Amino acid sequence: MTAIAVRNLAKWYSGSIAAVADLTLDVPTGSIFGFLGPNGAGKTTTISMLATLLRPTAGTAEVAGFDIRRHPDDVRRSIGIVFQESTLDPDLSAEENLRFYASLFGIGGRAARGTIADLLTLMDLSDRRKSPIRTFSGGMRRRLEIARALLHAPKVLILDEPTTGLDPQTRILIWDQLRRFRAEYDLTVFMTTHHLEEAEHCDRIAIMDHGDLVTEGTPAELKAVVGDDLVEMRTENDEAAAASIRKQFDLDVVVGDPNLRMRVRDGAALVPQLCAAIPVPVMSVTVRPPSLDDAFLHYTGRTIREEEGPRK
Ligand SMILES: Nc1ncnc2c1ncn2[C@@H]1O[C@H](COP(=O)(O)OP(=O)(O)OP(=O)(O)O)[C@@H](O)[C@H]1O
Repeated sequence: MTAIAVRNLAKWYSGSIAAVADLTLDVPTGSIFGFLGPNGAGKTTTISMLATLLRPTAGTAEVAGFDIRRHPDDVRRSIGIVFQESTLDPDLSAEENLRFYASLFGIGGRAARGTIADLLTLMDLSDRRKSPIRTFSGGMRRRLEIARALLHAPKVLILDEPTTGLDPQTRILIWDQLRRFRAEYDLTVFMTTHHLEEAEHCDRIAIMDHGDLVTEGTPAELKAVVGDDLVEMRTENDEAAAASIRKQFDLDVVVGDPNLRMRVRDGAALVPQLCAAIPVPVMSVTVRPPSLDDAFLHYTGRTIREEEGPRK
């Protein structure tokens, strides 16, 4: 089953810049799907089109089985969305914010009270339900926004950078709850994130750059493309060690600060040979399998934290 099916989706701003060029993508039902890309890649534009807030220039998408062009109202009823900027009313309490939003969806009375109480408990906010939002921390606001997005039992939850600026404890809580919703309600979660360690927890990841999809797969599949382990060494004379490794092992060695670095197929097996072969004492060695950071760099030529470069 496919929760989001994107077909040749494009958005041109001011006639000349393709914020989204020709995007085709399938998001399986019940998955937690990470949508990654450097700044300006086109993620927010894509999300806005999927949420029917922005009209595509070309192509279309189906969300929860509804076409975003032909059935925008059905799409809106099927999705919950949390943007980067908070849209809670700071003067209302947590409960009042949720009640107001529930009324927009026509949920009132006992049903609303029950759902609101359940969501506040799930998001660990019950004891603050009467407090005005302006007294909430960033993490509490985000949790409340997620609770609000789930009020009408959507099939697809769209999150734009849900954990940016949050402490690790809150991030863990949010992730635990997302997994729980996914398991209990078969919810599909489509999220952008700049945290690659977080993207590791996604079932599948798509990386976008310059408006185009550059790759899609499980975290393990994406890392496997990078393939090689990273070996880092410190020796008493890195230049001499590097020269020796290049000569004896025909490896591409970078003499960096503070370490010697090289990519090799099976780092753990090679390290003893390297240590035995080089003519200078070795002070430390680490072997690291490829990370999502490496995969991101491989596909986009940039680290995820770098600012947007000039557009091609
Ligand atoms: N309203 C707009 N008018 C003109 N250009 C826009 C508009 N909104 C976005 N863009 C441009 O479209 C491109 C994609 O922007 P978008 O916000 O979708 O990227 P993003 O991947 O979400 O970036 P970030 O990670 O920084 O949020 C960028 O070059 C951006 O400058």
